[in-house]
Order: sequence, then C-alpha cells, then structure tokens
Amino acid sequence: MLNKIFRIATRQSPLALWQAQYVQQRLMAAHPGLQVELVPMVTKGDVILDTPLAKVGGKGLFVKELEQAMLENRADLAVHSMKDVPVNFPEGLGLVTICEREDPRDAFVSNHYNAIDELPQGAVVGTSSLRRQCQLSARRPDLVIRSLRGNVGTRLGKLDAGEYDAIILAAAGLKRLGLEDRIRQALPAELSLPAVGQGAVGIECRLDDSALITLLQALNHSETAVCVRAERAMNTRLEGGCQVPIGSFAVLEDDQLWLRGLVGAPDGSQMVTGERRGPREQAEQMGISLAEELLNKGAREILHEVYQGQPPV
Ligand SMILES: NCc1[nH]cc(CCC(=O)O)c1CC(=O)O
Repeated sequence: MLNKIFRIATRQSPLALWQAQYVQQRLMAAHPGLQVELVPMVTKGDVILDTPLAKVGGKGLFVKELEQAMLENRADLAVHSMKDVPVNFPEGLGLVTICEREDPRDAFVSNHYNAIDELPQGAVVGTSSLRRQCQLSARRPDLVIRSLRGNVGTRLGKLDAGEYDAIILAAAGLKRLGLEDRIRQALPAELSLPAVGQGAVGIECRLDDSALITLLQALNHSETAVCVRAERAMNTRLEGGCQVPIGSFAVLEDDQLWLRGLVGAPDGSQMVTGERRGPREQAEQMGISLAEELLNKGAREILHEVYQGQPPV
C-alpha cells in the first residue's frame, strides 16, 4: 500500500493550496514514506467572480469538480474549508476527518480605521456574505455594504485600491496566508457570529477507501470535529444549503459544548438568536433543537424571504 500515491484534489487559490499542502505535509509526517501529491483543479466558483455566490448557486460551486474527480478516481481526497462544504455529499463520498480549527473569528480589515465603531457615518464596507452584512448592519445601519468577491488577495487588493473603507474577511484565511498583520480588529462572536465550520479544514474521500480513511485518522481533531458537527446539524435543520444569513458557532469548555446560533435578515432589520449548552455527546441533538427554536422564533419567515431571491440549487 505504501507505493500507492495518494492524490489530493485542490482548487488553486493560495488559500486552497495552503490547506492542501498542510494536509499533504501532515499526512507525510504522520506516516513516513507515504506518497501524497496535489492535483490542482479549476472550479466554477473560481471562474464566476463577478456575481454574489448566493445568486449563482451557492458554495457547492467550489466543491463539485473536486468531488467529480474523486468519483472518477482521478483523485483520492479533497481538502475543504469546512465553511464551504455543503450539507449533503454525493453517494459514495463523505467527510472523514476534521483538522484542528484555526481562529474562527471574522476580521475587520481597513487601511484607515482600527475598529468597526471608528468607521464614520456612511462608510463603505466590502463583503458578499449575507451573514456578515446582517450583523454589521444591525450594529451600524448607516454603513453602506458593497459586494466583494474573489480570493483573499484579490479582496485585499480592492481594499488597497480604495474601493472600500473596510472589508470583512475570515481571520483564519489571513493567518494561514501570513497576512495576520492586516487584521485591525478580530471580531468577537458577540459582534459577528462566525459561519458554520469557519476556520476548520475538512477532508472528504470515497467512503470505501478504508486504507485512506485509516491514515487520515491521525489528522482528526476530535474537539474541533464535535463543535463543527453541532454547527452543521443546526445548519442542516435550517436547510441552510447555500449562502444564507446564518451564523453557528460552538466551543468546548471542558466537556461541555456551548453552541450559539443566529439567523438574520440580510439588511440587519431582524435577527433571531439562541444558544444551547450540553454534553459533547449530544452535539447533533443540540444543533437540531437550537435550529428548531430559531425557526419558531422567526427564522422560518426570514429564510423563506431570503430563498425567494435565490435560484434553487
Ligand atoms: N468563502 C470563502 C472562504 N472560505 C474559507 C475562508 C477562510 C478560511 C476559513 O474560514 O476556514 C474564506 C475566505 C473568507 O471568508 O474570508
């Protein structure tokens, strides 16, 4: 088995390559002699850059081509930002490993201001995430939110070109790319509840590849995995399949799981929040029951409204 070469399907953005190389190196370090190579690919999400993701079919755009490659045996595994992984997997594929989470927070990045609250009236903030837009607008209804897509580097370039007064990015992506010094304010969960799985890297492969699944166990981080399971269970119950204004964030405090959830109108005019605390063994049940509480508190109507403006996926 050791003379087999394991092939990682990966997108070619600097962040995707960083994450694929991270998994490659960790796999080789855990299993000396193992051969692991990258298979770089282009996905629809990389090609369609001018339209908000919510309008072109959601995050699945970033993973479909990678999944096709695994199903056709052109690759053996794919490394994803957990944030971009849809709820459902194609027959025969599944998520088998979740690595340790990097900083899960959203980051405020600006060349002129050190915090959201320092932004002047009517300042222009770049983000295409309905979740970030919602929480930003709820706190500061005067801000003008403008769409911002592309790789992390592209987004920073648009900020530097003066198109925005500030932008919001995931702290994890900036840190992985060595751009931590661009962060002016790491937003606490109370200010910007992160997206499901934000900051965590997950590994998908063919479910009948038991040799690979065994090798990948060395990279699994059980604390991160249980948090992300709770967050994804909440998202699944909300049917948050494509880009929607949903935040879901869990932390472990000893063996107690603390899960917070949020559903909001994109313009911040409405926001429904809730939380659960319980034993880690109940991660999924907590996610589902929190989702049901949110639905009953008004999330059903908010999400219905949001989906009306989006094509079915
Ligand atoms: N939607 C794109 C995306 N997917 C994952 C990350 C950052 C890294 C992570 O959350 O693990 C980003 C960039 C961003 O949101 O700023």
